[in-house]
Amino acid sequence: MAAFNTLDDLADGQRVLVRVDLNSPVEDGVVQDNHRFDRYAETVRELADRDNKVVLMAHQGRPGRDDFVSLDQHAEILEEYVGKPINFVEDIYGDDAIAAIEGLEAGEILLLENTRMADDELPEKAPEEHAKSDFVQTLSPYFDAFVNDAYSAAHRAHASTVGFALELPAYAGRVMEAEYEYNTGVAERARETEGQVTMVLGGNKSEDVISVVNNLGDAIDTFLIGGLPGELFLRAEGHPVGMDVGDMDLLDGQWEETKDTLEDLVANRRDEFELPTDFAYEDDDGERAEIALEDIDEKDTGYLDIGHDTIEAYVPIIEESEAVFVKGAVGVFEDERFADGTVELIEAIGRTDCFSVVGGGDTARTLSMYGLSEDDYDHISIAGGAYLNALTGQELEAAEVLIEQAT
Ligand SMILES: Nc1ncnc2c1ncn2[C@@H]1O[C@H](COP(=O)(O)OP(=O)(O)OP(=O)(O)O)[C@@H](O)[C@H]1O
Ligand SMILES: O=C(O)[C@H](O)COP(=O)(O)O
Repeated sequence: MAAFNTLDDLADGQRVLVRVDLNSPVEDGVVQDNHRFDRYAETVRELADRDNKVVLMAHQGRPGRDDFVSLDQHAEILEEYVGKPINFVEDIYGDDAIAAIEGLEAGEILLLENTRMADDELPEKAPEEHAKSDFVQTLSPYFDAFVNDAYSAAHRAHASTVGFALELPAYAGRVMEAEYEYNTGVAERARETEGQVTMVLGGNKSEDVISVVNNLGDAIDTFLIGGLPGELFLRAEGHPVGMDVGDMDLLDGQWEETKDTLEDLVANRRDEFELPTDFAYEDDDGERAEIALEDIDEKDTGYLDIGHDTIEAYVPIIEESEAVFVKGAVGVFEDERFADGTVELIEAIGRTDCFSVVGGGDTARTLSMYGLSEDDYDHISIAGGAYLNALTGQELEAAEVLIEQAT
């Protein structure tokens, strides 16, 4: 257990500034509901029920990107999950924000505007530097405590993630507490487990997969590889897959960056990896079709999921495991036609009584999208980059600040 102060240590009836992470996919300007909202709703509801004046900070996207939008839609979605009104102010630490903060009654909740719209937020700086910023200095006097619940942004040393913890008594929220404990514990748990330890690795970045394989190689017996890295590993072994076709721009760039490492891995550690033996693609009628690796002479279409032969080979390995960890989806699960691989592997994990942690960017969405029960897993992570950092033993600066402040 990390040496944080938690919500159990926080007195009721205070003015509390809370950092959450509501960063979400945005499609055509519309913020997509996802697991982060229902997770944070629990912390927010608890704080409001305990008669605190609750002020939330969160970010969305990055300047210059299409997903860099206001948090007004987030307030509406979060309100549904919390079951209490969420006031929203289109300001972060100016006069409007201060007036809204001062107007709050006990038990009321206010969401401030996207923190990344403040110039002070984004520069990666030491916590001491962020603590001196106008953002932190202006807002801190209006609060009695700072709660950081934004585990999934804890690998970012931004003003709202590290600065306030130095100016106010700092506490970890419920999400931070659980995510830190489970995700940081994966490597240790894997090393301690006596039986088979398996890790499903997918997603769209081979660099991430290489980083996990290199850091956890001693702890994991078998890596079940899918997603785009699956194709790239096979390309490293000389198969005619793992390249872009048509106007695709997903694989060749990654190949150039990682081919030496991938070739080295398949040459020296091949017995640790299970690689796809077939793939799913979209046929001329828009249906899911599958092709065996051995039947591919030349790649002429995008492969969007592992095929059923691969699923049938991977599932028994999961079933005989004592611990299974997931990082990333093995196919484009957002499209129902290409969700079989991701859903069937995650379902298999849920059926066994192995210890399990499922995470990686959007992977948590698979559960709600396809009706899987969270109760069948030890932990579902809602973090992407922070989960990767935890798996690969890199520091999460915002979590470290909370621990330092508590000691
Ligand atoms: N064969 C594939 N082709 C294209 N995209 C794929 C393929 N397989 C998986 N993906 C995509 O990879 C994306 C990232 O998956 P996921 O978020 O689970 O992994 P991740 O490695 O944790 O990534 P993130 O950086 O988002 O945290 C998903 O949106 C999924 O659609
Ligand atoms: O969604 C995330 O993974 C976090 O909110 C971090 O977002 P960032 O990668 O834009 O910093």
